Amino acid sequence: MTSATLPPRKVGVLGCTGSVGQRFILLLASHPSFTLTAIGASPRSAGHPYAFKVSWKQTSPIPASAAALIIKTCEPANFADCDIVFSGLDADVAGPIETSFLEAGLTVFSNSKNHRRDPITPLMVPLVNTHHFGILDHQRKQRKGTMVTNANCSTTGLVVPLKALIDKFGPLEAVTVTTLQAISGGGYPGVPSFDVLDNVVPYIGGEEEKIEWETGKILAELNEARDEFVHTEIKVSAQCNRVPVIDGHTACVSVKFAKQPAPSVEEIKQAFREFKCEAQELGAPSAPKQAIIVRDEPDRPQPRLDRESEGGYAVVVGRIREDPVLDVKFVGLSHNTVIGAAGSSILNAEVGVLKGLI
Ligand SMILES: NC(=O)C1=CN([C@@H]2O[C@H](COP(=O)(O)OP(=O)(O)OC[C@H]3O[C@@H](n4cnc5c(N)ncnc54)[C@H](OP(=O)(O)O)[C@@H]3O)[C@@H](O)[C@H]2O)C=CC1
Ligand SMILES: N[C@@H](CC(=O)OP(=O)(O)O)C(=O)O
Repeated sequence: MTSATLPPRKVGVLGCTGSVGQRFILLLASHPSFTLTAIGASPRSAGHPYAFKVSWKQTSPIPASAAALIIKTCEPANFADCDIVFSGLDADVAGPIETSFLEAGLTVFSNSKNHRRDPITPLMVPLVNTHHFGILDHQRKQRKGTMVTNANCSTTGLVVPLKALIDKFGPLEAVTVTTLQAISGGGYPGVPSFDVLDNVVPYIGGEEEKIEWETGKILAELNEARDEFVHTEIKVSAQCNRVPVIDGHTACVSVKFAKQPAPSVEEIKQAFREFKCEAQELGAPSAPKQAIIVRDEPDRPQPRLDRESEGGYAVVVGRIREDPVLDVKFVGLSHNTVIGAAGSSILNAEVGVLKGLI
């Protein structure tokens, strides 16, 4: 699918100095249609040029187009000229700040957990459920502005292969997932080096509950009146670990299909390879050509080798095999700050613009 012509939009980034914010700055610097006009962070950073205040941790340099931008406080008036405001705010402050932007009539695409459970706000993974934009007419009757959230980063890497399986083989009865999550997922400076080097930490606060709950909303149907998400009944059991990897979350997944007999390993590989989503069909510029990449080598995917696949916008799966307890198991790998965070928001926004909604 070739890229569609995406109409230009002015965009802003809240939380521009953070782990997710830095990824927004990088991705937007080379974006064909979105122009970054305003950036915001805490009052500690506001009033200074971006390059002066950010503790830049990306492997490519700070884009020249962002380096001299002056960081603003996160007040709606400072972002009034933005068609889209992307938020990578610390969850401790994101709730009221994002609400104030909504009340000012702005359009917010948020990475934070604060509004994900709001019943009229889409929880959107761009490779999975962009049809949830259908609730925006209803949302806009109740609010001045517009809010779309994206999912927890580990949930994102899980639901893409699950959606491919459900589309092809019907409902899933049970899913178990064990994650190995990169340290950039905890923001900067995140987990102290003394805790994470030479170690695995088997606890990430709130993460397991998020994976177990968010999956049902992302895979929900939008009802006929387009005013309610009917959550998918799916039993998910998650165990989450922090590992000494910089970027890229790994997920070891087992699934049981409702319909028996379960599909074969070869049928599952084919379903992953054939999986297509609306972002691709619309020609969104950031959509990966291949949403799910299947690796046949016995030791892939690996974070260092596979996280940049399709610029970080794809999910890489491997080790697909029968599971003697459930039906089938596999390993998935997704870039937590690209398809798991900033890239997800950008691709959601591209789809919204291409649908004429933003
Ligand atoms: N990292 C990841 O992989 C993922 C993160 N998320 C979510 O995205 C959000 C950002 O995460 P991450 O980038 O990791 O976090 P960081 O801690 O790295 O960055 C937080 C950002 O919030 C800003 N901030 C803090 N306090 C205030 C304030 N009082 N007013 C305005 N801005 C403030 C910081 O600015 P300053 O530098 O000035 O303090 C910084 O820009 C979080 O809600 C997180 O849960 C979601 C999916 C994946
Ligand atoms: N908790 C995730 C990142 C994150 O911030 O998730 P959420 O947006 O769901 O709070 C991680 O540590 O890797």
